[in-house]
Amino acid sequence: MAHAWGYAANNGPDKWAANFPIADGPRQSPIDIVPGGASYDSVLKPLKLKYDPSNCLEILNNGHSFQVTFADDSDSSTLRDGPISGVYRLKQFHFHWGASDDKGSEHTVAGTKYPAELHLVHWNTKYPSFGEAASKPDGLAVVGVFLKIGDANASLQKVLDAFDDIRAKGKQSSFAGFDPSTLLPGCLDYWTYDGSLTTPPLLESVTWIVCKEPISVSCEQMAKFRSLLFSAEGEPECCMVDNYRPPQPLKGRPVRASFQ
Ligand SMILES: NS(=O)(=O)c1c(F)c(F)c(S(=O)(=O)CCO)c(N[C@H](c2ccccc2)[C@@H](O)c2ccccc2)c1F
Ligand SMILES: [Zn+2]
Repeated sequence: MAHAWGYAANNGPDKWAANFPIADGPRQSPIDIVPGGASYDSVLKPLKLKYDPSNCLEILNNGHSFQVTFADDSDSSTLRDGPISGVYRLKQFHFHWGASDDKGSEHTVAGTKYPAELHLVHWNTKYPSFGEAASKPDGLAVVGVFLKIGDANASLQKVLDAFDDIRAKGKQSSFAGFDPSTLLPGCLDYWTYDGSLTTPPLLESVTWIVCKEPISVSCEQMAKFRSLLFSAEGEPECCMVDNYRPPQPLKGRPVRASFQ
């Protein structure tokens, strides 16, 4: 039985292709975004994000990241417009971060790494379920937001305050009434390109929408991210850090900008 994938030397991103050959596919994520190489496209609409805090269900340490899961049985928390057509429902959000403030994001901007990156995962309601959508080329849309060291982020702090209940892999706790739009930057200018999930199964089903403007996070808050564990209770403790895949080859894909 092949050992599960992870981010360590023996099961990390360089090893994923063995069990997930799509890792070397034509539309893999993340990528290095080169602003000069992106083309402004006036066809791109502003993002239309509408989130209902009552859809927020729970927070979970899944052993790779932590995720906040949303009820997606109605169109009350959705993404519309932007580069997509139709209605995509919010399923969950999660983060990627580093062991130190000089790394942690998955996307990079002209080679610059941010200390963390937020991903809001949405699925196309033209398909009957998230699972169905996840295998379709237009099935998922993930909004990415960079975190940059600065003032403490009061909205993010509400998420971090739940960490004591989910320190180990497999721990979850209820997490109600959180509005993810409070984690979005003031300006919603974005880059967009066709890509994939950045973790196995690495499905090439994601329209990536990466916001140009970062949100702030304090270095104390970054330390809180690093207090989570990859390991389960009773296992040797392994800090959850560096849970990011490095940029992948663009392979000729266009990157469009919603702004000039
Ligand atoms: N960067 S990314 O957006 O590609 C990404 C991640 F990097 C990521 F770490 C996760 S994760 O769920 O936190 C752990 C791996 O599944 C997911 N979670 C996915 C998911 C699971 C359940 C519900 C929504 C999203 C991912 O696990 C997944 C997506 C599609 C099909 C199977 C699994 C994810 F989508
Ligand atoms: Zn992610």
